[in-house]
Amino acid sequence: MTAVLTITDATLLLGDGDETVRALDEVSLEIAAGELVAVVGPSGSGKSSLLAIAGALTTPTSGSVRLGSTELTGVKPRELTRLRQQEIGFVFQSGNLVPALTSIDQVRLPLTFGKVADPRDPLELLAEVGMDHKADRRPHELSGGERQRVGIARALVTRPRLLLVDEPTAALDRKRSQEVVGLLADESHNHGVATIMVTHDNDVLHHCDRVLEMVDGRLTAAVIGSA
Ligand SMILES: Nc1ncnc2c1ncn2[C@@H]1O[C@H](COP(=O)(O)OP(=O)(O)OP(=O)(O)O)[C@@H](O)[C@H]1O
Repeated sequence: MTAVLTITDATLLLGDGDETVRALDEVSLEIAAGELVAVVGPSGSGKSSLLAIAGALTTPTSGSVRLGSTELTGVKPRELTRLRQQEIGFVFQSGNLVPALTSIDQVRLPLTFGKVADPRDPLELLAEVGMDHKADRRPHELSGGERQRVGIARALVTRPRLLLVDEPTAALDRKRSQEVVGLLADESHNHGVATIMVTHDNDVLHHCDRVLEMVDGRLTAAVIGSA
């Protein structure tokens, strides 16, 4: 079976001259459909850089990043934009919702950027994340956990193959954190989405199929609970 995401020997140098930082150092990673993989590690270890190359936001200095069988470094800008909009979903720390839009319109938003082959129904998706009863609310009327749920629905509406999640529980209490990461696990498993979640929250790692640790730009397997 082809992995959804295959990163091979990716090195990312940032800055210039004497100030060059090796944000990623020969990182290799394969993620299959339906897998939720957590990436933990200290601040500055390269976790955001990993999400950036996985999401085609940055090209590694060397090495390869493949989405399915497509090598991202060889893709033209227009196709790259389509891949980012339709085949990759992003979920950010605080939901990153548009202040003026209702929950249902947040979820519809990615469908307005271009033709999507097989979108999910926005209202059904809101129901699946437990937010259909607040479809007409704006972000300031929602709790942190509710905003995250809407943000997750928005990221999934195009049926992405790959979901990239950055610190989804940073603003949430313990109970809401469990619910949100449990939801990410269900969505990954039930809809065959390959998900990478960066987190500092050890309490949510039991929801994940694998836990990897990033240290000084290098990625290694971590033992759940000891990360
Ligand atoms: N634009 C840049 N120019 C130079 N160095 C950078 C740049 N962006 C990040 N870095 C450096 O690259 C390294 C990796 O940063 P990155 O943001 O990927 O780490 P992180 O693990 O996500 O950190 P955090 O947990 O604090 O978000 C750090 O040493 C950082 O200072």
